[in-house]
Order: sequence, then C-alpha cells, then structure tokens
Amino acid sequence: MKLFSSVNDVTDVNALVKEALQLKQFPYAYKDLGENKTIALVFLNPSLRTRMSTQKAALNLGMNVMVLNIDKEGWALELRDGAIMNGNTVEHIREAAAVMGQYADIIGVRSFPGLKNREEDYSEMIFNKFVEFCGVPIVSLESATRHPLQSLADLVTIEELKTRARPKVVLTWAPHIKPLPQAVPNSFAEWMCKADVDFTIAHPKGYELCSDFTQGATITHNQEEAIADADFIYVKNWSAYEPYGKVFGGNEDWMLTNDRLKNTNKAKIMHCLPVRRNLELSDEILDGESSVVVHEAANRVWAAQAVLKRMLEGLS
Ligand SMILES: NCCC[C@H](NC(=O)CCC(=O)O)C(=O)O
Ligand SMILES: NC(=O)OP(=O)(O)O
Repeated sequence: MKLFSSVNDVTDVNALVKEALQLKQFPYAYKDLGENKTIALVFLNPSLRTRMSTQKAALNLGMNVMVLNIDKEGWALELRDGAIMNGNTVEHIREAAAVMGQYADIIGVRSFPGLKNREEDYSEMIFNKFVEFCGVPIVSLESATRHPLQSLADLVTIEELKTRARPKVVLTWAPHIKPLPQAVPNSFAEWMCKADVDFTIAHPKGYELCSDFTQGATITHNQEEAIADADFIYVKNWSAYEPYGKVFGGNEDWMLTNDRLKNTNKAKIMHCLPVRRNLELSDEILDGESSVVVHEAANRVWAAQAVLKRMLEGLS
C-alpha cells in the first residue's frame, strides 16, 4: 500500500479489519518489520489520539518516529502554485514536502479543511500536494474530507463488539458551538456503506452530507426513529455541506440521553473524540455502561498498525 487516504485505497476491507484484530492480539509479531525505517507525522492541526496511536503503532513495528507540528514549529507554508511569496509565507509546500520525503520512508499528514471554500477543501488540495511532492508512501491523519484511520478503528470496534451478524449502525448528528468539518462523518459513512452493516444517518434538516459518501445509507431527520433497535450509535457534530461550513441555530435537543436509548438494542455509543460533554454527549452516557469511546480510541493503535504494516511490506 502506497496511499491510505480513503476506503477506496483498501482492496479488502475485511482482511484489513482482521489484520488489525490480529495485531491487537499479538502487538509485537512484526517488531522487526520497520527496522531502519522512519515515519514522519506532520500536523497542521492539533491531535491527541491520532498522534499517539500512530506513534505507538509505528514503534510496535520497530520504526523510528519523527513528529513535526508544522503549524507551530515549521516555517509558514505557501500552498498556492505561482504565488509571489512577498507576504507571510516563507516556504512552499513543494520544497517542504520534497525535503520531508528525503528524511522519511512514510509520511503521515493531518490537514483540516478551512470550511470557507468547498471546492478547495473537497479537492483535498493540501493533502494531495503532500502526495504529489513528497515521493514516499503517505497516510492520512485526517484530511479536509476524510479520516480513514478513525473509520478503520471504528469498523474494528464494531466488528469486535457486535452481538449479531449484521448490526444496525446509526450515525447521528449532535449539537456543537462552532462549525466542524464533515471529514469524520463523511469517512465513517463511506466505510459503513462498504461494511456488512445496516446503516442509517440521522441529522436535522440542512446538514445533508455530500452524497458521494452516503450511497446505500438510509437517511432521516428523525433521530428517535433512526436509533430504534440500533446496536451502535455513532455521535458526531458537523457543519453544513450546503451552504458550506454553515451552522443553523437550534437542534440542542439532538444530544442523546440515557432515556433515549431505551428503544435501542442496548446500543453502544461511539464518538471519535474529543467530545464536548453535555453539549455533544451527556455525562450520563459518557460515564455509563453504553459508552465505548475509550475502547474505540484504544483501537486506533491497531488500525494504524495494520495500515503501516501494509505500507512497510510494500517498501521491502
Ligand atoms: N480528529 C477528530 C475530530 C477533529 C475535529 N474536531 C474538532 O475540531 C473539535 C473542536 C472543538 O470541539 O472545539 C472534527 O470534528 O473533525
Ligand atoms: N479522533 C481523533 O482523531 O482524535 P485526535 O484529533 O485527538 O487525533
């Protein structure tokens, strides 16, 4: 594997999930695979889980790890081709990415969307420039429109915890105070549409996701109906796709409470984290038995390790 940016880069999703679960059982089975290989994790935005789980995954495979918080520690990056760089940007992404490719065998990149220009965000301009110029295999650590390492960990978690062959999985919108990207819900939807699950998306009117990611999903504006008989409820806020990056007032009543879970099939509650308590999800859910958010975050290691293993195998 040379690129991991979406579910479309995976030839056999089930095999990758199985691999992640194998690695969870035997974390050090491939501890020499990454000997003398280096991964550079490049962050243009904050991260706790992606940073630490990908580092841990790389270390389990015997790799060396370098982390660059380029937004704070690097030179200000110019992204536009043909720019006359007489302003605040100091270094063009063409040189920066090419140089990083000289130091690392694999590069991971996190770059959130600006949520101002849909065309630019949905063309994955920043991530694709890294791909174009770095010259080494590249893994998305969450880009403008997708978060595939998260979605793989989510699918691993569902596979591990499901109590029936074809579980009902519901992605529900939740309230927030600011516009958030569509990357996590887009990506989760895209992976669920390829998985053997009964998949529903619930959101207030106006928060329709781009239909490229939701082919095969049942979509509704009624949360109560959506979560009936659900095995897994994936909670996430996102801003509108159209008008792009906007949030509409109201909808505070979309925050789940224990009372609302009564009609589910003892649903397990998932969230990619970070989560704002008592805004997106109530304390009683996060501190109660139905929450699997920490378990889900722990699975990030095995998802990342399965992907890095495939990339390392492609290098040798
Ligand atoms: N990597 C996981 C989610 C990252 C991001 N959340 C955030 O930016 C939360 C910010 C806040 O709550 O202020 C998102 O939704 O895509
Ligand atoms: N879920 C997730 O990607 O967390 P971080 O943003 O902390 O990496």
